[in-house]
Amino acid sequence: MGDKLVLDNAKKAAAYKAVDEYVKDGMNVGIGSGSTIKYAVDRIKELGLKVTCVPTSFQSTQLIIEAGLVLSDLSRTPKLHVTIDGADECDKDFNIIKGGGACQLQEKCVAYVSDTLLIVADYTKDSVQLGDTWKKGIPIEVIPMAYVPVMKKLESLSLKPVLRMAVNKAGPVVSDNGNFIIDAIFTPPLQNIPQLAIDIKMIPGVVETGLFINMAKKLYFGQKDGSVISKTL
Ligand SMILES: O=C[C@H](O)[C@H](O)[C@H](O)COP(=O)(O)O
Repeated sequence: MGDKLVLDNAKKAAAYKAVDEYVKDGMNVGIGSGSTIKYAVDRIKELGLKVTCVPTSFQSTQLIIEAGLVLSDLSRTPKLHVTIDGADECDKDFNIIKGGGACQLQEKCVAYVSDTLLIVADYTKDSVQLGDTWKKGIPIEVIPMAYVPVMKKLESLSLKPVLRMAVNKAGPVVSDNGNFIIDAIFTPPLQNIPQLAIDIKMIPGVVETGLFINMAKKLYFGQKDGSVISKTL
């Protein structure tokens, strides 16, 4: 089997298991973003679960619509039973980096109002410390007018900020919210991650960081052989 197929099978296994364990008829469900969450939506559809879905991006809105599931939003459905979402990297203490697809702002808003946040990912996202496998840094959403001072401030926090550039479009990536994304590259280990998350968030112009601390209840990592290792703290 090719590497991509092995990874896709691992993602699918993780997503299916999370849905099977947690999602029940009548629930309000947050739908994360990325390549893994697609399988969670597939499973919800396959099981015919009667749930109300709140998306976390344009992409996840499309997934919900294409699957024929009930689409809502945080204005109409401000309290969720469970959110299922992907991750770029998770450490042994459940510190998580998200935002590889620039969706971390809406993802965090949706996760924050959920009773339970479940992370579904393939085995490459399961790390001892952040930065072991994810080399693209911490995604940080910033308002466009402030990106230069934010980058300078990030440098003073020993991070190496890079403005994320678009592919097939001249200029920077523009998020679903009209903002820029700075990827703050770091050399592991990161010191005091909860404090770092606060320090970054406090910089004027920063809208949200891709550091998800103390948020996930359970992590599901699909393995090469199609099994799933799940972790709770
Ligand atoms: O911005 C994107 C999200 O945080 C994704 O959930 C994250 O990048 C993981 O995506 P994938 O499931 O494609 O690895």
